[in-house]
Parts: sequence; structure tokens; C-alpha cells
Amino acid sequence: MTDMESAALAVEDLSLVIDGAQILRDVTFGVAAGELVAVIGPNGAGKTSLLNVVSGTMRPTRGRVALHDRDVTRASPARRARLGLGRTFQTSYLFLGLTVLENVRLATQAKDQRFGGLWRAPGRSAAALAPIREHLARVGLDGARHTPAGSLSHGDRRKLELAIMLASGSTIVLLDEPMAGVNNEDLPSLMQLIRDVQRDTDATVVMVEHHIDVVLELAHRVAVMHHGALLAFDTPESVVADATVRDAYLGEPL
Ligand SMILES: Nc1ncnc2c1ncn2[C@@H]1O[C@H](COP(=O)(O)OP(=O)(O)OP(=O)(O)O)[C@@H](O)[C@H]1O
Repeated sequence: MTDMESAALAVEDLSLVIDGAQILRDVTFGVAAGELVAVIGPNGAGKTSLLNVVSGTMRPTRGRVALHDRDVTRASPARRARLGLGRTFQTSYLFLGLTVLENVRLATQAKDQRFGGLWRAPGRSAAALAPIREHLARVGLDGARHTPAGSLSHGDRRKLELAIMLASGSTIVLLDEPMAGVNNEDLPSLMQLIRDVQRDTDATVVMVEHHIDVVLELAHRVAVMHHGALLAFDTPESVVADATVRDAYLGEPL
């Protein structure tokens, strides 16, 4: 178990109650720097709500969120982003009418502003574009840089979102169902890409994912949510062998 004080991301006794409904109950875990943790659980288990509380779009009723032992429970999403927290959503947030390159350029511009740079028109010189093209090459999309994001396949949109994460300088990354809507044939390459990017950048990743085979393949540890509570937090092998976890999925094989 990660020492909470040395965790890149820690949540402690996190509870969320909305209109009397207990959405999260006493969730506690720590994610080490450079670790990839997958969050799984049946529909409505509280996975997205957990990401909302961690990213700051929802305030917990009780408990604490810390990034590198800095308490951010009351911090705005923007402040968390300045501390290196990035997030993707279940539904893509790309600008579909803009090209692949422009989508990443906007993200780097937003980062410059976050870090206090004066507003300026985003550079179009080769030098300004070089780091952006590097991020695009990293995810295999440099050749498609002039393609409108709306013309990309779901798999390539997810890759573009990863490039945006890289360009935004996020070191702690929350991915909400990165494989959602992706064709079966594109799954392996996207999975490989997430693994490579995570390894190469040593990013800390928390990923909500329904594809159990992806989870078992990629995750260092798996957090299992059920009715808002954390049922298990362990290696993929231990989680699969856990009878309580299997029961939570109503006997369906994991
Ligand atoms: N803003 C809200 N107001 C009221 N109830 C909410 C709100 N947000 C989430 N819920 C409820 O909290 C529960 C958990 O929802 P959440 O979306 O976090 O689950 P999930 O595990 O991500 O589900 P899925 O796998 O279907 O995406 C659900 O019962 C949902 O209806």
C-alpha cells in the first residue's frame, strides 16, 4: 500500500452526498508517482463522481484530496491543473471543426496563460510548432495534423486527447473511459499507446475503464468501486481472485 504522504494523488475518507443519496462513501487510497491505477465497478458505482471530486468539479461532503501531499480539497480545477492535474472526459471535448494541430496548439496556449504568460497569439512559426508536432508524432498523429478533429476515428480522437494532455504538461492524468467508442480493432494500439506514454513520461495515471481485459493488461493496481465505496484496491491478479469483487459483479466473470 502506498504511503499516503508520499503519494502523487491521495484521497482520504472521501464522501459525497447529493440530495440525500450517498454517491461516495469513505473512499481512501493513494496512487504513487508513475503508477497506473484503473478504477472499475458496475454502472452507477461512483467512478465518474470520484474523478469529479479529484479534479475539483465537485466538492466532497467529507474527506480530503491531496496532490503530492498538498491539500487541494477546496482548490479550484484551475489550481489543480496548475499543480499538474489533467483530465479527459467520457465524451470527447475536442474542437471538432479545428484541425488536429490547432487543438493541441490551443491547449499549449491555455497552459502558457495558466502559468502566468501574457496573452499572445499562438505562434505559427516552425519553432513554435516543433514541440506540438513532437507530441503529435508521439501519438502517431503528426501525419494527420491538418485533418479536422471531427474527421478522426474515435480511436484517433482519444490519441489526440492524449497529445493534448502531454502538451498541457499534466503529470497526474485522469482518463475517463479512454476506450469508450473505440473500435475493437483499434483497442490494442490505443492500449499500447497509453502504456508507452505513461512509461515514457512517468505520468501518474488514474483510468476509469469498463474493458476488463484492458484493465488487467495495463494497470499496476485496480480500485474496485461498488455503491460508492472502495471494495478493493490491489494488483489486477489479487482483484480477479477476490471473491467479494466477483460477488459485486453478480457472479459475472471479471
Ligand atoms: N449530480 C448528481 N446528482 C445526483 N445524482 C448523481 C449526480 N452525479 C451522479 N449521481 C448518481 O451517483 C451515482 C454514481 O454515478 P457515477 O456517474 O459516478 O457512476 P459511474 O460508476 O461512473 O457509472 P457509469 O459506469 O455508468 O459511468 C449514480 O447513481 C448517479 O445517478
